[in-house]
Amino acid sequence: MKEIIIATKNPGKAREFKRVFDDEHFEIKTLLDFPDFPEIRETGKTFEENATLKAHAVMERFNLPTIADDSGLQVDALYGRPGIYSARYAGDHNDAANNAKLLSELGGVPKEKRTAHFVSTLVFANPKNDKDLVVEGKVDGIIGAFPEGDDGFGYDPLFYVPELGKTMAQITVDEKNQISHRGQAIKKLEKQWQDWIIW
Ligand SMILES: O=c1nc[nH]c2c1ncn2[C@H]1C[C@H](O)[C@@H](COP(=O)(O)OP(=O)(O)OP(=O)(O)O)O1
Ligand SMILES: [Mg+2]
Repeated sequence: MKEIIIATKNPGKAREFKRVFDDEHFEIKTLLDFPDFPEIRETGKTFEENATLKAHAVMERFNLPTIADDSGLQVDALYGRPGIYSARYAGDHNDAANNAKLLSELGGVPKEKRTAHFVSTLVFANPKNDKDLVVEGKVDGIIGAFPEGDDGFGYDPLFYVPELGKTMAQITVDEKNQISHRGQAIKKLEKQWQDWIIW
């Protein structure tokens, strides 16, 4: 079994990564398995910079192959905000407060102007490679007028996917991984890392 650490403290992300990678080939751990791991300050100006900070902090501590995800919501009517500040949009990291603030900022904006995108940048860092692998995924949607669905995390109940006729919180983890920003980035990573990894 090959061990990989996912550099996240977010249980929603952890669940999505584990669903893909936790099989006979890999043993997956996340920062939720190491509650004492110190806070990693996300001081970068881009998703890639923040994902790199997280991947390297964790890889250096455990000396194991590490994947970090930095992701967020870009709303066209808000000129791409909250973007890299999605987790801290309403102050501290609180999904309900973030969703409430998003609805309030979009108050009065009609459906056709509520277009938005989830984006994810993954950085894969391996102690045996001197360069990181960096991939991105993106999915388009529309911000709903009210939250719908109990699955998922973060902005999922407000992220309506027209092709599905559902929000990201009304589908299973497997269905979300098939279409989501993170799922797409993971597929790119899997394609590229075979040639890349020296385990
Ligand atoms: O699939 C998603 N479904 C719903 N919301 C999402 C998704 N993907 C990112 N988001 C939102 C949640 C959070 O407000 C921010 C990510 O912030 P980000 O710093 O990357 O993650 P985080 O702080 O929750 O966990 P960690 O840094 O430990 O990986 O964007
Ligand atoms: Mg974070």
